[in-house]
Amino acid sequence: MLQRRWPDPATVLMTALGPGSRLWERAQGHPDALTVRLGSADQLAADGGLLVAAPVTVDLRQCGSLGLAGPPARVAGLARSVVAQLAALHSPAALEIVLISGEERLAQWSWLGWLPQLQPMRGQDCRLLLAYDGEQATARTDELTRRLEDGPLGPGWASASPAAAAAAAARHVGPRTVVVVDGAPGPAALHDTLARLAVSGSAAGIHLLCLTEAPAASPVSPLPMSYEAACAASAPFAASGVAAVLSGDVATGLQIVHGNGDGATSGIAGATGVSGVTGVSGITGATGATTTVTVDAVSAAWAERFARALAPLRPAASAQGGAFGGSDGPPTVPLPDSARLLDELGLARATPASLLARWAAAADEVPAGGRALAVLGAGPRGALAVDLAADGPHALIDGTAGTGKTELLRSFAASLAAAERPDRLELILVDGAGAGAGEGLRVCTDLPHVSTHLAATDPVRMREFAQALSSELKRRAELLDRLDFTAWHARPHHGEGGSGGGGDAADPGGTPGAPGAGSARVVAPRPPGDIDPPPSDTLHTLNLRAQRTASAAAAATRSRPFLPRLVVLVDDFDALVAPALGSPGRPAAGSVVRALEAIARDGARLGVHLVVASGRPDRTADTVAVERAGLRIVLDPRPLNPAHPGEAERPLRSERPDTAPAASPRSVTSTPAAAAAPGGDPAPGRGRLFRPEDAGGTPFQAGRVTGRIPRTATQRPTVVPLEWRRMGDPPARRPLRELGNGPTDLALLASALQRAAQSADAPTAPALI
Ligand SMILES: Nc1ncnc2c1ncn2[C@@H]1O[C@H](COP(=O)(O)OP(=O)(O)OP(=O)(O)O)[C@@H](O)[C@H]1O
Repeated sequence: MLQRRWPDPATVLMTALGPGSRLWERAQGHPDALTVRLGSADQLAADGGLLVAAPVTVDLRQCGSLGLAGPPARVAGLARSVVAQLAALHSPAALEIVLISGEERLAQWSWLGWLPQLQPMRGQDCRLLLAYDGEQATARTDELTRRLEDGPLGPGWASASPAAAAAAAARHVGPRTVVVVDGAPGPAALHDTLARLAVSGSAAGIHLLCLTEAPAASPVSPLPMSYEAACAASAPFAASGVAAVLSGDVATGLQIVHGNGDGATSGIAGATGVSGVTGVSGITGATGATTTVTVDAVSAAWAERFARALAPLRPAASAQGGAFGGSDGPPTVPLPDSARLLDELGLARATPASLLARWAAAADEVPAGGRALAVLGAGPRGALAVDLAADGPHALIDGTAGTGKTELLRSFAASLAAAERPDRLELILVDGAGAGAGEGLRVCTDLPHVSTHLAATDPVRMREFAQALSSELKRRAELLDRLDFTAWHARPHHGEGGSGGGGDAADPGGTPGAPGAGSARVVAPRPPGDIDPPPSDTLHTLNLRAQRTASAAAAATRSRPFLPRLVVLVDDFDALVAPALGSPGRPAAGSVVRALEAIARDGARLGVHLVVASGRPDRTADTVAVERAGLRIVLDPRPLNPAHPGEAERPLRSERPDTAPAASPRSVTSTPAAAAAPGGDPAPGRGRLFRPEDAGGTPFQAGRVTGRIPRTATQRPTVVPLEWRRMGDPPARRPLRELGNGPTDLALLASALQRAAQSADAPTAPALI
């Protein structure tokens, strides 16, 4: 019975080779999860009888971390047996295994690389969870400590008492991590961190298996002496909750010691046997001080055979539910240093046909009133998208100078446009600080969804804009009456004109779904644009207006088939809230802010959404726009994937490396390390998305849309030799080189969108002013 519950090495191997029915039997919450068999000993049963060679086990959940000490070759045999049990009985969805060792032990641990539990499932930046040098060891420990910082003990986890750690560990739910530490390379500070992990790691489901060299306990070197020698050799071993010291002339016995988590040998006096040791289970009766456990050990060849048998196996998708990050779907992958929006949108070749197909599919599946779906960029599980209609209604982008706010707003606008027809979704763009040094949001005005662009430099125009925006809200409120936007669109007999839009026969004055003749903004189809650089500010604004007025007469004969959702995207919102002295738009900034705040207050019901970017969160924190933002994005230049050696060139390097970003006062992710950017240049566009019930946020790399089409040469496959010792490095990434003189992705997309809009007869809403 006990043999079956805690299988011996032969059964473990058969389970892997089969694969047998016991494979990965211990799911999260299994009573024997993380309980490992170290060997066997004769024991007294509860009824007083003798159990011959019954398993001796240790529950890692109780003891936190386990130390193994003895002559290296013997410890290796025991460690192989322990790790193999864990890998055979726990699926990769329930357990990940990490190795931190040194290059001299490469051959000894090479079998481990075959185990599926070594695959990075939480977005770690490596091919396998291995560390054979100082840099890899630092990367692995950083990944683990970050998890503790985000865990129940918070950033002060390292100084938490063992009792606090144990209490937090008892409450831990979710997958676990076992870190094998065997002669870790690197500086003393790393060993210190590992020792702290040995004490407190279990609070975040992290358990260490610390191996170290020591003389086998024997009359020549009594147990206390061997244990002291092991503690002196390894700080993580000394900090382990339970230690097993090999004993006997040929080190085939085992004695178990209860450490107290700080290196002291509290349990040593009574530890010549195994009885009464906290965290050690499977011993049902006192076995006396002289009992010796016969150790389980397997050879390197055994381990290689075992691991290769498991190598091709993966947990079924259904078994992964809830593991590693809480939701179903593909496992997490490391974030790239840069992302191309068109790739994330699945529109690498943005053609009118692909956009028409997308719009048609959206019309079939979306709820009444449509969506406002925007892909932000690359997330840990593929493209990261938000729906303002479902998740918003409004969004806020915080980030210091140069973190990529303007680019993210452009990508937001472009991906909103790719998801819906221009007659179902209208975009209004506001550059709160004028166009500034760059082009600001003006580069997006070729998207057929954009009805109006305001650069906040001309007070007269700004006031007109504020007034027109307020009138638009009023018009919508009157039109919808007491219904909200979705309910209004869902009404029966609503003259929406079907999913195809266009040609609706609703009477503009009489049908409830259509705007009253007096209040209707006319709809003007836009001619397709070209992909040349946009003309100068004034000229372009005039063009936009001319296009719309010229066709207004023709459009006036047509009723408005569909009240579109309206998204107002505002860059440099802080410059509107607190305009600089002497800035030309200063006299009218207040009126624009008030109009935007009205959207923040009432927009949700009217199908109007606000997306604001603020470079000075301290200035905008008290605004209604910020208070009502359900979606918050914090752009933070901290490189989550530090540059790795040999990386010749980082793609899409910031054009302004000298604008050293200061930690944002509201930045949720800002840490002392945030501004320092150790290990590489800050990566613009790196950020976190916070949804209302998501305190931790989802990291992402914003998709760039004003880059140019990549050279085909950079998209060819890269072939690199793989060696075990380099598997812990970040995967080699080929720097993306763009075609120097081609059109930008935004221009390509805008041109395709214009052609798609024309063939779908999906007119743009008329300009506000
Ligand atoms: N997702 C991205 N990928 C690659 N490069 C980016 C990305 N986003 C921005 N950049 C680059 O970083 C630089 C700064 O971007 P951007 O102007 O959008 O930042 P910002 O936060 O709006 O700055 P500011 O507040 O000074 O206007 C630009 O050179 C831009 O090309």
